[in-house]
This record gives sequence, structure tokens and C-alpha cells, in this order.
Amino acid sequence: MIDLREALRVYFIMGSTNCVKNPADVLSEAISGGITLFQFREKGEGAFTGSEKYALAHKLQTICREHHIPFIVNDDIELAVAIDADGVHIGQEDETVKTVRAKIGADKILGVSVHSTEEALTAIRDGANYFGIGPVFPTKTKADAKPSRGTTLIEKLRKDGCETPIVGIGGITIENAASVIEAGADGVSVITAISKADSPLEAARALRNSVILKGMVE
Ligand SMILES: Nc1nc(C(F)(F)F)ncc1COP(=O)(O)OP(=O)(O)O
Ligand SMILES: [Mg+2]
Repeated sequence: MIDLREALRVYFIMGSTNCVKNPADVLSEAISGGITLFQFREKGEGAFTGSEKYALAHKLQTICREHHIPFIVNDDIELAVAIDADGVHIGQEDETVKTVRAKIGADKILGVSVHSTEEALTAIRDGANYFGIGPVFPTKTKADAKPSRGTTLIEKLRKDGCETPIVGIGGITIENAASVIEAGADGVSVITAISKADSPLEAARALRNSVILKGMVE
């Protein structure tokens, strides 16, 4: 298993509906800019389905493989298994952690969205490798997002001694990303801040610089 604390640092999440430019070009630029992990999240109005979704997933996975960037699939466990993704990310409304862990096997990455200590404890008990916590700030990207809660839960889990890798999500920008790390997260995840940037490369680079503490991973 890769070192998730490092891999979660600059976590880009995207699907075709989040991009202005060609998704493959956006991902290539984001990788050049220094993202450390990628999540394929093809859902919502106008998203690809079926064979087109598989084709895009395979195309983006190939780009990630060429650059040794782990490729995570959001929600779609069947797709993840079919293309041998590096892992999956699920929320509280998706299949249970226990079921998904059984489907993907022991050495794949399993990320879970958690919104409380109870959800975090259950996720760990059932085999999660990292937590997605948010929305930290208001977001327009996820239509059914819960109200933003700042970094309260991240700070609480760390104060209670939780050592599980955590990535913050929701409305994170180059300007507010450092505060999420200071609160105790190992990384930040973004969609729009990179996918809708004029230069996804520059946006990824700026985001990386804002969260990579000097002297750590350069
Ligand atoms: N996709 C996500 N990725 C992360 C990650 F940790 F990777 F940053 N955290 C949270 C979510 C939200 O996951 P979920 O609650 O299932 O909603 P959706 O399926 O609409 O994304
Ligand atoms: Mg989900």
C-alpha cells in the first residue's frame, strides 16, 4: 500500500461534467502541476454512462499509470473492479464499507466520506483506509452536499487521537487550502479549483505549493 498521508496531499477529483477543456488534457495538466492522487467521479447531469464512461475511465487511468498517480473511482465499484483501479471512494449513501472492502480485496485503497465520529469509527472498523471530510467550505459542485462545517470534525478527530489519513473536501481553493492542513488534514481535495482553471497546470502547482510545507515532499 502506498503512503496515503503523502498521496492525499493534493487530491484532484474530476469527471467530464466538471471540465471546460478535454478531461484527458485537464488531467495531464493537473499531473504536470503536481497533483498526488486522482479520483474519477463521473456523475450528475450530462455525465457519461455505460461504455462511454468505461472508455473515459480507461483513458484517464492510462494517463495516471504513465505518471505513477493512483487512480481512484468514485461510487462505481463494478467499474473499479473491471478496470483494476487502485481503489474506490464511497459515501454514506453508497454500498457499505464492509461490502465494498469484500468486493475490492484487501490491498486496494478504500476511502469513505464521514461526517461524524460515529461514522468514522464504523468506517475504520469495516476497513476504510482514509476519510474524506467535508464540505469544509460551501460548494456548488455537489448538488446534494451537506451544509459546510469548516474544519471542526477534522480538529475533533485529531484531538481525540485519530491517526487515520484525512483529506478535506468542499469549496477548497488555493487561498484556504493551508488552513485545512493546519487543522490536521493530510491533504486537500478539489474539483473546480483545478478543473475549471484557465491553466489546470498552474492551479495544481499553486495548490501544491500552498499545502506542501517547505522541507517536506517537494
Ligand atoms: N467523492 C468524494 N471524495 C472525497 C475524497 F476523500 F476523495 F476527497 N471525499 C468526499 C467525497 C463525497 O463522496 P460522497 O459522499 O459519496 O458523494 P459523491 O458520490 O457525490 O462524491
Ligand atoms: Mg458517493
